[in-house]
Amino acid sequence: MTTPDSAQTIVVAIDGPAGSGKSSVSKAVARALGYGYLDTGAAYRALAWLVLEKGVDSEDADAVIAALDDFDYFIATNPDEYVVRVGETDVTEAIREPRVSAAVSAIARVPAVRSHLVELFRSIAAGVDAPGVVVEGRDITTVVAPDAPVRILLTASEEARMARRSAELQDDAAATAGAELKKRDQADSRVVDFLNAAEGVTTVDSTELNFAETVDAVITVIADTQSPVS
Ligand SMILES: Nc1ncnc2c1ncn2[C@@H]1O[C@H](COP(=O)(O)OP(=O)(O)O)[C@@H](O)[C@H]1O
Ligand SMILES: Nc1ccn([C@@H]2O[C@H](COP(=O)(O)OP(=O)(O)O)[C@@H](O)[C@H]2O)c(=O)n1
Repeated sequence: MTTPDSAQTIVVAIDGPAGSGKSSVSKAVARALGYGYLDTGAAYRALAWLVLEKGVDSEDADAVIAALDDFDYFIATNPDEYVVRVGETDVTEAIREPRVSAAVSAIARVPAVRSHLVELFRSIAAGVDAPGVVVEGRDITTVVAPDAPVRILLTASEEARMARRSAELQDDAAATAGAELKKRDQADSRVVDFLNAAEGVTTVDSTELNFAETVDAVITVIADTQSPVS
């Protein structure tokens, strides 16, 4: 068995609002470079799923913190094998349900939840056995991996983000998804700033780029960091 060598694993930190392309672009970048991929939003979603399963009120911070004791979380970091489990239950599909999306921001604003998950993300990323790992979310460039050699804010206009998300769905669901996305971004941005690039963070605005161009733009930022123009 190969021993993971975290000291040599390059962390690529990517933040951005919902629908900016974080998951799909990060996954494609990881695939192209042979890196691992860590979707941090999935953990917030999985905890929200567990809270709903337990019938706990997601607005009750103490009860949410108590649910952390039973939060046995697993996520695959291979970009070709995306799977999320809580205990023995495969929740890969369930965590995308609208009821989970509607509950997740309340969970994500509890400081004890955030500190618990930040530690979990650091330990998962450190265990990745690949030359690099792309970690995406809302506070990766600022809190989870502020010292990462590559830090990117992936943005797109609200119009473009809503159009992309809507394109994944049917008529009625598309309209609801747009409204849900806007509401969730508003709630989330009160907790962490993922709309403005922190110092040293490179912005990639994909509003005018297609998917392949966005992937290339991110790979270029990574390549420039590894061999900076002198
Ligand atoms: N530059 C782009 N141009 C067009 N569609 C894109 C682009 N980037 C991402 N997408 C699509 O937009 C949708 C939302 O992307 P996703 O990766 O789920 O965003 P996020 O993880 O930031 O919420 C997906 O269907 C994805 O394929
Ligand atoms: N690093 C992160 C990642 C996600 N989150 C929370 O988790 C939720 C789901 O994240 P996600 O990345 O799956 O959301 P999408 O942008 O893919 O819709 C967000 O709405 C935030 O409330 C967070 O607070 N910090």
